[in-house]
Amino acid sequence: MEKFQESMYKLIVETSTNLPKDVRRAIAAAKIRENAGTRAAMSLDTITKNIKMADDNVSPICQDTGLPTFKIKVPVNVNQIEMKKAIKKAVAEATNDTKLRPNSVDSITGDNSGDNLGEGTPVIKFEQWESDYIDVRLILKGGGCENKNIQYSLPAELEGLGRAGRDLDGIRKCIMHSVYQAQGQGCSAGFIGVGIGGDRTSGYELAKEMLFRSADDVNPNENLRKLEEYVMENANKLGIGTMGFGGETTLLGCKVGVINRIPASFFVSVAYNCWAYRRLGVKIDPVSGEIQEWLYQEGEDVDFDKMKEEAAAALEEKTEVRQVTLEAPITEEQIRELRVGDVVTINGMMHTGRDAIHKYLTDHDAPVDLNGQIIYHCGPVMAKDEEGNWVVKAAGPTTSIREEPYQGDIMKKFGIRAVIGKGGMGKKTLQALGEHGGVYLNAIGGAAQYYAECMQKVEGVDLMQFGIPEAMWHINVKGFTAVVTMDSHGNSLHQDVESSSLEKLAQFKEPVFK
Ligand SMILES: O=C(O)C[C@H](O)C(=O)O
Ligand code: SF4
Repeated sequence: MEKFQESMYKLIVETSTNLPKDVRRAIAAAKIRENAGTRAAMSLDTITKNIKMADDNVSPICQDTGLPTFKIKVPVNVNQIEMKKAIKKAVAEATNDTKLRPNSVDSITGDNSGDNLGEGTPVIKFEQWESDYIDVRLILKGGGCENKNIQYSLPAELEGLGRAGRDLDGIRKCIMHSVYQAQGQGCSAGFIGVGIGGDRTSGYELAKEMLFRSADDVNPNENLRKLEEYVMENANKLGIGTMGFGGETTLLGCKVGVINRIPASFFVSVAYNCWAYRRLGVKIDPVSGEIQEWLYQEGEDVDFDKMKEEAAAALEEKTEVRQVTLEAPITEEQIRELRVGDVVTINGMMHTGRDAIHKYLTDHDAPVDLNGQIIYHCGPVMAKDEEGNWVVKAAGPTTSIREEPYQGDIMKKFGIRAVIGKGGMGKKTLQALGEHGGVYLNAIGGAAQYYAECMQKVEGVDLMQFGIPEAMWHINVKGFTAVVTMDSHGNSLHQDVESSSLEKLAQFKEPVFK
């Protein structure tokens, strides 16, 4: 097994940087369905560009490389203790090489271990089997989509859908609801794994296990096959679309599994995965530890480059959106001119700030003058070059709603004019945007390479005690593009999509599976 650590390193790098073929095909199909010139089509264009860049740069597709989770099947007599050690070394090495973001944080103190190792991280699960090779699967599922997982206990009352009973039709309602409640916050269009039955733990285990199925397989269980097909057809009628911007494709895959339950419990557990569906697998030789075969390689590959040219031509023909360029410091007048739907290109300075910074800024001064400035909800992957200067390796937006309790007050306190993130914010922030003269810009979630390329220079960093993802990075950008989805006139695209998708969800109230 002397090659096992190296094999695990290769698996981690490949999973983080190269999206599997089945996922690429699902994204390509979504792209064909979207009308050229719409916000959804433009977002998908950025997404496919990003997938290509990650591949070319051998850099993370999304900056959030999740909680690395390994599922391993081993023949008898293979030393699992040694394998665990080798995996941990490979994880630390991949983190050091910026293929993984340092993501393991002490739950109480917030201290980042810096190498992705710590209590409970990475997750490594073994199972013995009778085959003569080792099967290792890895999933890198980020936090934004993980936060959109949901577990139902039947019977339940569901908004829009009414009663969900303890039967196949009740399960159908839960799954439809799970897609609705995710909105764009888990970087839709997403993939869902569903676990029916079990207890609260094994139900979620099964849901996550479903994410290891191939996106285009067919469920051998007839009832579940019908359910999967129903969900795929109808969830896409909810109109949530890419990033929650509205559109034809909301869901890219639905895989359902079932296990027994105990009489009093009836759980339906849903694991939501973003479009950046990073999971791969390898077959390993149990003697040498070498990779014998890569999994998820069946079927046709997608040429996103060719699709890109076609999309660019179509966009030029049809796009009628207003384009505005901004550079900080921004005035209130400039902000008041912006309306939902405008596409903003940013040049100059922006400052990152996410969970720890928002909490900190409520009762501390800012380390730099934020008057007229732009805050970017982002936890980047960073590296130092040979001269010791910081460079941005991956830097897409994080889910903004977590900052809802703080955002409005912080904008007013420091005079911040624009906030960039993804998934939108709530009523409190919308009101503050109106009162203070601020704007919310939605960047394309997961497009970490695309945005990293816009980042020309890291001018400095503050509050490094919060760790790399949570520190405040001061970055000079060029051509950073995002869409106005909440303006200073009380308009919110997120509010609109949420209420229209709730209306659409209600169409699925009547029983389908009897
Ligand atoms: O932590 C991040 O960088 C992003 C996170 O995955 C999110 O979707 O909010
Ligand atoms: S930012 Fe979006 S694409 Fe990246 S891990 Fe989070 S949910 Fe997934």
